[in-house]
Amino acid sequence: MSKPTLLENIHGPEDLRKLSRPQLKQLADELRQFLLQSVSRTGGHLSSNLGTVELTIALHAVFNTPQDRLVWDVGHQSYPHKILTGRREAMATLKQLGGISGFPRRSESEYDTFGTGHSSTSISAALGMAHAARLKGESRKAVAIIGDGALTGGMAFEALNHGGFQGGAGLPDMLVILNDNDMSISPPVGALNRYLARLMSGRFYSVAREGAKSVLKNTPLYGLAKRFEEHTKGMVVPDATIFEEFGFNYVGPIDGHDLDALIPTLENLRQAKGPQFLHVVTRKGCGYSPAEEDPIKYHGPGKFDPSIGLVKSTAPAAQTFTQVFGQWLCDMAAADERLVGITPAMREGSGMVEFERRFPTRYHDVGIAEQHAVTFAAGLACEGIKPVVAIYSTFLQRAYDQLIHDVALQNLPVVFALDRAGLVGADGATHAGAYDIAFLRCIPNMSVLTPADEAECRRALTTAYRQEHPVAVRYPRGAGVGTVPAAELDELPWGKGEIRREGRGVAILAFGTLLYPALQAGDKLDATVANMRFAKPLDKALVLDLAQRHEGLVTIEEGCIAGGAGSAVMEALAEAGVTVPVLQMGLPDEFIEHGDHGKLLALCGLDAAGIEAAVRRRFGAPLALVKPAAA
Ligand SMILES: Cc1ncc(C[n+]2csc(CCOP(=O)(O)OP(=O)(O)O)c2C)c(N)n1
Ligand SMILES: CC(=O)[C@@H](O)[C@H](O)COP(=O)(O)O
Ligand SMILES: [Mg+2]
Repeated sequence: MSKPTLLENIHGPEDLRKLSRPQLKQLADELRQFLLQSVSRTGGHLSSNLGTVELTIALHAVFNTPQDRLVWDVGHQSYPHKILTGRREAMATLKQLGGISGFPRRSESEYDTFGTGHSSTSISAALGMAHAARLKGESRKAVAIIGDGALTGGMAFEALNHGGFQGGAGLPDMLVILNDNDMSISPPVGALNRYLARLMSGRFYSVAREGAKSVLKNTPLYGLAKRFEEHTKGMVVPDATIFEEFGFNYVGPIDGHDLDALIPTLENLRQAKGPQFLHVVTRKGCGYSPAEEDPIKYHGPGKFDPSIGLVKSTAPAAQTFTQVFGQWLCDMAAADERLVGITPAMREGSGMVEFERRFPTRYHDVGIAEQHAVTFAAGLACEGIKPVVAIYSTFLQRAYDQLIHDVALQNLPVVFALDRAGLVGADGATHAGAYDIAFLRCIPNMSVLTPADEAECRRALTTAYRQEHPVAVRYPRGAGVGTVPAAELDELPWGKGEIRREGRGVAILAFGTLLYPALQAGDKLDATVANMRFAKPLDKALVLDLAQRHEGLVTIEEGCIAGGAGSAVMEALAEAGVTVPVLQMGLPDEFIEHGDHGKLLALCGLDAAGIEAAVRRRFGAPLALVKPAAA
């Protein structure tokens, strides 16, 4: 029988606090192994979690969690925290339907003090908790753990600006931990990253050079620090760090894989009053060499065999919408030198690797800065440049005022390539692109295209690009039905939908990729099916024609029902004074959890069988005969 591991006996942080320092080190090894095996079986965020093993152990060893509050920024690195706080076995269900979330969730555990998923919120939330503790006379600490990528988000600096300032409320007892692994999903960009490297050279490198044991000797950051040491020779390095200028007591950088450094430092900081800032240096993918060598590939892998690592499948993979976009972007950039591509830190996810390689002078990764990305695009557009902002639907939520105030109000021709529109599967509610049709179509000057498949997506992007006003093209995660985009850069007729199936009784008006299950349902129901293509401008003539010729209409979209494309159809009918029964299908007024995308769609009744059943429920069967065509 194999010896029980230390990890098996950790049911909560109180068990961990009983362990000696050598045992904690053993626990770190076991935890890392468990993590690797577990994520390789479920898929999930791997490299970030391998990097936070020791930091998580040290935090739970020193702080009195859950009374002391830990807030994990983004939360994609919180798996060690989940494992140590009673969810070791539940890791087998990670990101699956009915299983635990890939992000901290208040409803999942009392140790998950704040729900995250979107970046750069942790300092604000921990600051709120720290001030609440003061107001309630409770003595506990609030700790924000934020990555170097997440720190590029403007919100993080808004919170630092507030946190270090002694207003009437006084200074908060809080700790910000910068988990600096010199990586975002892709290599980090910008002056902040350069500054952190300079901090390394000024404050850490000389120590690391002497302390030959440091794991940092093997990290890219060490190399960077060495380079910067040369650059900064003879320069005056300011005594105070930017974090001290913000009013925080800065400590570090320290080795985030060294429990002998982490634990005493955290113990000191736990006693300290006022805003504290600890700079910890870690290595993304630490302990699993394929992930250390290629942390991008292992940022969020699917299932794999850890003894082999991720291997390219030999089967031809279906082309994803993201790839269709990436190809289109390169083709359009080759055809029009005014095109500039912008990504807020999602180069790989948005399909822009090849574009950066081919058009480096027209490529901008602006960091995790969606608001800036949009206003930056507006500035470019003012000068006759043609910006294309590639952005996940869910992350565009961050930049709503920029969309309205900076782009739409000035009617600037910015193209929004909205990836991950609709449900995204394993990432769940935080990342679902559920609201974009509703929040975009109410903005004057803005148009919204909803291509049904890959070939149409390319044409929709070209159509959007050729307009003189802002246009969003929304498309989902992954592949569609497999239509092959043409090589040409041709357009769709502006504002026009098309009838894909003539039937009787009911007309289904599909917006986006749900056209295909709608067509299947249409066959069963002998219903008319239209591919609407545009949520705005809506093809009102088509809507009215279908309304006149059918007993009822069904609208369908992979987006929220409230305010979505179906609501646009209702508005058009009301405007024309046409009364016809309408069934609006889409995402219900609730947050849809993580799980397999197909299963989630079926649960929402948005697969072919669900559509057919809903139509029969609403309109009865057999359906009424078609009305005579309008004269
Ligand atoms: C608002 C927002 N934009 C983009 C993302 C996508 N995203 C998730 S993790 C990540 C990189 C974060 O880098 P860092 O904070 O350094 O953590 P690391 O992955 O290095 O552990 C990005 C861009 C997000 N979650 N939220
Ligand atoms: C944590 C985060 O926001 C990203 O890593 C996200 O999970 C990526 O999602 P995709 O896999 O859809 O690119
Ligand atoms: Mg990082």
